[in-house]
Amino acid sequence: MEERIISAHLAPEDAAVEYSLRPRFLSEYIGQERVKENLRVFIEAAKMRREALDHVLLYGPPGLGKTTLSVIIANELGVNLRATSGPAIERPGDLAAILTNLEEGDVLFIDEIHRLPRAVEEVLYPAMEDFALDIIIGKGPSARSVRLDLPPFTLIGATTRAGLLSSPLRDRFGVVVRLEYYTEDELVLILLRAADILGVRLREDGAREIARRARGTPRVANRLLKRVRDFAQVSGDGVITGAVARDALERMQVDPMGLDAIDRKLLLSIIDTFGGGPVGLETMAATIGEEPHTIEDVYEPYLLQIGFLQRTPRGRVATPLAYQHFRREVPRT
Ligand SMILES: Nc1ncnc2c1ncn2[C@@H]1O[C@H](COP(=O)(O)OP(=O)(O)OP(=O)(O)O)[C@@H](O)[C@H]1O
Ligand SMILES: [Mg+2]
Repeated sequence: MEERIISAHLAPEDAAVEYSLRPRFLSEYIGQERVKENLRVFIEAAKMRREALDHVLLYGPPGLGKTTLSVIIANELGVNLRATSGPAIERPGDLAAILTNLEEGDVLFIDEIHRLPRAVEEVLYPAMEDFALDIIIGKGPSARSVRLDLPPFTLIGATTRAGLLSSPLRDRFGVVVRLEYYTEDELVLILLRAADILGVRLREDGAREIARRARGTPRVANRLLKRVRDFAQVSGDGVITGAVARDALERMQVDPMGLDAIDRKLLLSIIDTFGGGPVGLETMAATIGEEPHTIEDVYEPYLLQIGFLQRTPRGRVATPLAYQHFRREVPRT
């Protein structure tokens, strides 16, 4: 997959900066107001009862703040956070080792929880439900199962693909949180905060220009900010105004809706080559030289969200909004 400036996926070189920009407490976490309000109540109640918080499932597109929120929950609870991921836990024994090392009330964060192997998932069920671990001792007819008590803990699972979660697993989460794309105003606040931390001189109109093209995603906003800062430093006095931001974003070929060259190619091929669709996923993938699942996971969600693309049973369709964006005449039928 080509590296995209507007990609919502985390690039390795951005990891350190992302860490420094990550809000630590709910009060620093911008947007997602309903989510925050609910979590505040649940956290407060768990602390009052001196119990572990119910298990929490966080889902939503990449870069919206799932990992950030898990760190915040642990901080607000005042407990340790142990972080791992679905693909990293290969065998049931790996999970057992992690679980038996938890302290009472701790948060266990499992990223990409939809990628847990099935055998591991089955160990997780009694652990989540009864705080117990069932271990098989011995082999054959003399084998017996021994139940080991675990300290009460909170599992936080994160996934971009809630649909891929098995229902027994999903049902064991007491709190299910869906993160939404951020509004332009929220992204402006996120950018101004990031600029403050990074020591970037960002004016409000500059922030708005970047926010508009950040695809509703804080990770994209922060990445654009860093690139725009480079332009501002090299060809200006380092201050990011609206004009500076607009110029830099145009040079990076990020258009006013946050679409990049690949988005444009994808939409324009539907419009110009396939008469607006419907086009099958496979055909679309072949046309722009990408894997079908990459289109589904990476390119489509935002185009669906802004209403430029529609999924129909017969394939993908470009909407009138997309036609207008590219100044093409909308077909009559
Ligand atoms: N509500 C927010 N307020 C301020 N900054 C935020 C917020 N949400 C996310 N960010 C910023 O965006 C970055 C990406 O967020 P995070 O890593 O939590 O996303 P994610 O949903 O876990 O993504 P992925 O699905 O790729 O794991 C964070 O480092 C942080 O700087
Ligand atoms: Mg994450």
